[in-house]
This record gives sequence, C-alpha cells and structure tokens, in this order.
Amino acid sequence: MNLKILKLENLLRCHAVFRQLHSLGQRRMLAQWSHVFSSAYPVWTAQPCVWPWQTDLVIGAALSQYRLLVTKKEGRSQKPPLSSTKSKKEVEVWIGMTVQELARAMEKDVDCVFEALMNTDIDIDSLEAHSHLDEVWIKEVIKKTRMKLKWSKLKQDKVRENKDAVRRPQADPALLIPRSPVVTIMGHVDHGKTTLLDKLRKTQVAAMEAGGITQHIGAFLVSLPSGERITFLDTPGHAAFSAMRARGAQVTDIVILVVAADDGVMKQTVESIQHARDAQVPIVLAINKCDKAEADPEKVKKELLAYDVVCEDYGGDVQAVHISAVTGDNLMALAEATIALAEMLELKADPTGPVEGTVIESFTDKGRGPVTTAIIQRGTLRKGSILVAGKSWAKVRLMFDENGKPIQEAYPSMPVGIVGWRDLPSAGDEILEVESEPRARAVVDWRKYEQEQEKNKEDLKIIEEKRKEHQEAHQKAREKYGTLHWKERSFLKYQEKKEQKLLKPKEKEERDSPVLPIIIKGDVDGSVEAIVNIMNTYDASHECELQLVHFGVGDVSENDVNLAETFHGVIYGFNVNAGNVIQQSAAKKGVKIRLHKIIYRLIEDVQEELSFRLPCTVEENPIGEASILATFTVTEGKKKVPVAGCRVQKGQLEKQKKFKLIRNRDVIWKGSLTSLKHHKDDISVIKSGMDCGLSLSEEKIEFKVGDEIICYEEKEVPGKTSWDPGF
Ligand SMILES: Nc1nc2c(ncn2[C@@H]2O[C@H](COP(=O)(O)OP(=O)(O)OP(=O)(O)O)[C@@H](O)[C@H]2O)c(=O)[nH]1
Repeated sequence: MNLKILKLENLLRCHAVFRQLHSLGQRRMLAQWSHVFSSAYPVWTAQPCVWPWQTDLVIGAALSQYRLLVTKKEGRSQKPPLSSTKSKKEVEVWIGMTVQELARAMEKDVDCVFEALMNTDIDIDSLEAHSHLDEVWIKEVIKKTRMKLKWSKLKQDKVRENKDAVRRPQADPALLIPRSPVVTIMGHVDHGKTTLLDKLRKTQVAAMEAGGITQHIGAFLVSLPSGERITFLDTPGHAAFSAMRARGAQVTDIVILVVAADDGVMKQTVESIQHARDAQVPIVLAINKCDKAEADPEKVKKELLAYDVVCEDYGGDVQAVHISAVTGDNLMALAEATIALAEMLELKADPTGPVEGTVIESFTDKGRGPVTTAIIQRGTLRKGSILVAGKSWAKVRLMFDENGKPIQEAYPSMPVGIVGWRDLPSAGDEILEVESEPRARAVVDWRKYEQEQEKNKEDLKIIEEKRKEHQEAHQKAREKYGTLHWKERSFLKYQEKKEQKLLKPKEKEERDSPVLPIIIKGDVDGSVEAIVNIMNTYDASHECELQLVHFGVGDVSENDVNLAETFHGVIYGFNVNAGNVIQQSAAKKGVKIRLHKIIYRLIEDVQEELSFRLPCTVEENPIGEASILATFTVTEGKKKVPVAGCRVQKGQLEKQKKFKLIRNRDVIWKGSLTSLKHHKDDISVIKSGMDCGLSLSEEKIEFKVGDEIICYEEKEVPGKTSWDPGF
C-alpha cells in the first residue's frame, strides 16, 4: 500500500517537485522529493492531504530507470563513499518499515537506501520505495551509512496504574481465633457421598427446626451437641475440588474419603487420595455401607495401605469410622473424628478487618439476581459491605444461611448466601472486601482491562505469526526471478515496468478506479502499529486503492470525522470510543465510524468495505442448452433469414433471455433471439427434449449443424477484494 501522508504546507512544494521530476526525469529531483518527506513518521496536522496516485507511478518509473542505469554502470567504484557523516546520527527504525520510511528516518533520499543494499543478497531489482525491509536489511543500511540504529515502537504504550485488590498480609497471631473446619467429601462413584451429605444435612435440619426446607447453596453447617461446628462443601466429587484448586482457592481443611465396605478401593478412591495429597489436605476415612452383609471394612483398610493411607489400627494416623449413610449409623462418630482432626490442625482465622473469602457456587435467582455462596475466610461479612470477586462487585443487600434464613453476620468458615452482585462471579473466585463502590468499580475495570490486554497480546501474537507466514509466501512468489542472472532480472523488471508505464496517469484517472481512504484510531500504539502493519500488506491497489489518511492513539475526534468527510473515508477504531456528539456529527456528514475490539474483525471490516467499493461482476447463469440439428433459411419479405432447427438438451430456452452460440467450444456470438417457434407457432419458452426453430438478432451469422445454443441470464455478483491479509 502506498502511504501518502503529507503536511499541507508541503503540498505545493511537492507538486512543483513532481512536475519537474515528471518533465526532467532527473535523479537530482529525487533528492528534493526525499527532502520534502523528511520526518521519521507521517506527521499529521489539521489539514493533511493524500497524494494523487500518479506521483508514485512517476517516482517508481523514474527510480526504476535510474536504478537500472546505476546497476548497469560498471564504474560505481568512482562514487564517493555511501555516507560522509562522521558523527554517528541516530536513526529510529522499526521492523517492517519501507525503503521510503527508512530513507525518511535517515533524512536521506531513497537512493541512499538502494545503494546501501547494492551487492548484498537482497533482490535489489524487486525493491521499490514502498517495499518492506526485513530487520537484517535495515541493520545493513544503517551500518553501511555509518549511522546509529535505535529500535522504536511507534511510541511507548501508556502504563495504566494497577488498581487491583489483593489479600491482606498474614494476620497478627494475636488476632486469630479458632474456626470450624471446612470439609469436602470425596470417593468413588456410588460409594455413598450424596447419601452421606443428605443424611448429615437432614440431621442438621431436624436438629434445628422440624420440616425446615434446606436450600442447596453449595455448603452447609453441621452443629454437634458439643457446640462444635463443621462446614461441609455440598459438592461431592473431586471435580469441584480440583476446579477450586485450579483457581488457586484452597478452601478445604479436611477430606472425608468415602469407601464402600462392600466394594473396596476403586479407581476414583485412588484419585481422591491423590487430590487430597496434592492439596496437602488430611483425610478421615468413612467406610460406608457397613449395614450390608457383605461389608468388609478390614479389607478396605488393608487395600488402602497400598496407597499410603495407613489407618490407626495399622499404626498410622488416619482415623477410620465404620458408617452407614443410609441408616445414619455412626455419623456422629464421623463428625467427632473430623473435629478431633481439626483440633490437631489448630484451624484459626482473623475475624476482624476487610472480608476475604471464596465463591463456592453462583447462580442467578429470578427475584434476587446474581447470588453466590461463599465461605468466609477472614473478617466478618455484614450487610452493606462492598465486595469484589472476579470481574464482578457487590454491595451486600442480603445474606442467608443454608436454610434460607437471613443472617446479619458471617464469620470465618461460615457458608453464606450473598445477594447484591452486579454480575455473576464464578465458583473459585476470590472474594475481597473493599472500602467503597468507586474502589470496587476501579478494581473490576482494572481486571477487565487486564484481561483485554492479555487477549490483545494473544491476538497480536497470532496476527504477527500470520503476517510472517504471509510475507514468506509473498517472498516465495517473488522468487520467480531467483534463478536468473541479475542482468536478466533487471531486464525482466524493466519490461514489466514499461508495461505498467503504458497506462498513462490520465487514462488511469479516467478509469475512475475505486479508492478507500481510511483513518485508524487505537487505544495504544502497539495496536495501531499492528493494524498499520497489516494495512501495509495490502496488495490489491489494482482493484481499489487503500489510502491511510491518518492514524493515531485515542478516541475518535471531531478532527478525524472532518478528515473522513474531506476524503470520503471511513474511520476504524480499535478499543476506542466515539462519543455521542462525534457519532451525531459523523452521521450528519455521512462518515462511517467502525469500532472494534478484535483486530481481525476490524481487518475483516476493512476487507468488506474494500469489496463494497468494487464494481459488481456479471456472472452468467445458464438456463438451457440446445443443439443445432439442421439449418435452413426462411424468406421474410425481401430478407432471407437463417434459421436453426434445434433440440433442447437441458433446461429450457426462454425467448426473452440472453443467448450465445458455441462452435467448437468457442463463443462466436452473444445476443438475443428474433424468433422462437415450435412447428409454426411463436412461443416464448421451449422445454428440454423438444424441437424448435430459432433465428438470431444478428442475421449474418451462419449456423452449422453441431453448434450449440445456450440460453442464459446475467447475474450481478458483488465485488470481492483479492487482498488476503494472511488470516
Ligand atoms: N446399603 C447401603 N446403601 C447405601 C449406603 N450409602 C449409599 N447407599 C446406596 O448406594 C447408592 C449410591 O449412593 P450415592 O449416595 O448416590 O453415591 P454417590 O457416591 O453419591 O454416587 P455418585 O453421586 O454417582 O458419585 C444408592 O443407591 C444409595 O442408596 C449405605 O450406607 N448402605
């Protein structure tokens, strides 16, 4: 693509320069040209202007001829050294810059770049002012011109302040008070986890209020007659346990491993042991289904030895309790064993200060909106607290326990239902209390921003890879000159250039070729750079010229809209906004603003706009085919009209449609019919398998037996750009 961006004040000078260049075709003028474009980047002021395309053609042609002359001259050694600069000038460069951009950055003319690349491995003849240079060649040019290289990103990305909320440092031991254990029940499928949980929960409900309706909130508390309490996570199975851990949420203090006494150790028993071990969570063994006649608890204990789960009877420290989840036998003993282990673990928490916790479950309630169940791990949760979790925040409107009863406070280890979330956080998300709503919003904004940045990085990586692939393919396509001697290559290139030149500027202008002027705005320079780089792969100027009128960082401005209006262009924004006033102004001026959050969608949009600007192509849609079986002439007044006797082989012939005559696979005529008859009757349609006589609007055509007549209609097909940005 030709980037043709100039300052307005340079316009007149440039025109004058090119007029002279055109007429004189002298190299001296190229130096003036380069002087005009002397800034490292396309500098943009309020009134930029796009060069008419002809200038490139003229420069290209002049350069090509000049380079041809230079390469043909053997006496190049008499030339002065490439650069006479003694103090090393610093040149800001970037990967993929063009010859022209490099020359501008060096404040030299493009020939200086070409000369520096003479006698290197680069195919100098295929290089143009707008050709992109690989890193190695940029370095080569800078080295040969004895300048100093400085890599640049367009500009440095703005560093956004980290507004995240994090857990507090460890609490002062003086503040810690004992807390109840949080327990997960794990084990093999069908060994009785759900039955055990149900029984434990029911025991609790029965103990609290007969007939109370338990609410599934992912966790519940069981109080023992001794006053001790246990929090059970109500999500049996290690999937939930692993999912929590994968999110870094270590909520469980103890695992109750359920093994059916009649079945013994099975695959998921072993997996459960492994999960508990990975999380460094101690186990209490619940040997279930002991009410069954075939129950063999001792066998279970022995089998577990193989997995380093050594019960107390075997000299280890794992407590084993023989239970029946169905009858409820020994469940209290299981609870007591759990409490005993918890005491050994000395579980403590700090109930003061801002709350910290973990989301156990979250769901949307029709009346109450997003609801989460959480286990509080630090601090005391109260109504009105402001919480953040994942990319959501809440002002706690209501708290309730597993029986659906509203509660006023939730302490460490307590499961609690929380209402008041703006969005639905996910299970495993860390809950943190913050001081105010604005702070919560800032945290959530930051997290969303961070996630977007991550996504953009990923996108950019993919795009960069694709761009590389595309460039390699492009390079390969150009290797057609690879095997030729450089002189032959020069000659071929010269021939090609000559052919291009045959199309004079005026003729080209008259062709009224479509143009798409664009303005690109992005949130950070990195993304603008990536988009501009992709635009630089544009290689379909023969269909529609793509003009980058302006690019920059920031929201779409009135200036952008004015530019777009002046150039009849489209504004593309990446991760930026266009305020209401701007949108209205754009609508008034008929300017399209296209905002995107994914780079490849933006590029697809540019492709669509390019396609939209291409003229429609006309496709032929065949309706019927007939073969000519006989030819004769009929006399109409004084005229003799040739008539073809045909048989319709496929579809049908419709008199009002278009026709073509095929002989030996060549189309020898296209037009319409003057008559279509079946026997002596004029008809408008004749179907497959039937015979007819027809005459053409062109009477000079002579039919031959064996010719084919095709009846077709023309269909307009929207144009499609051939530009493939590589992804
Ligand atoms: N006899 C007897 N049957 C039990 C006992 N515990 C559970 N069962 C039965 O075993 C079967 C499986 O019990 P669940 O509680 O669904 O087992 P689970 O481990 O939760 O199974 P999954 O949810 O599929 O992993 C059911 O038919 C229960 O009634 C028990 O102590 N004694």
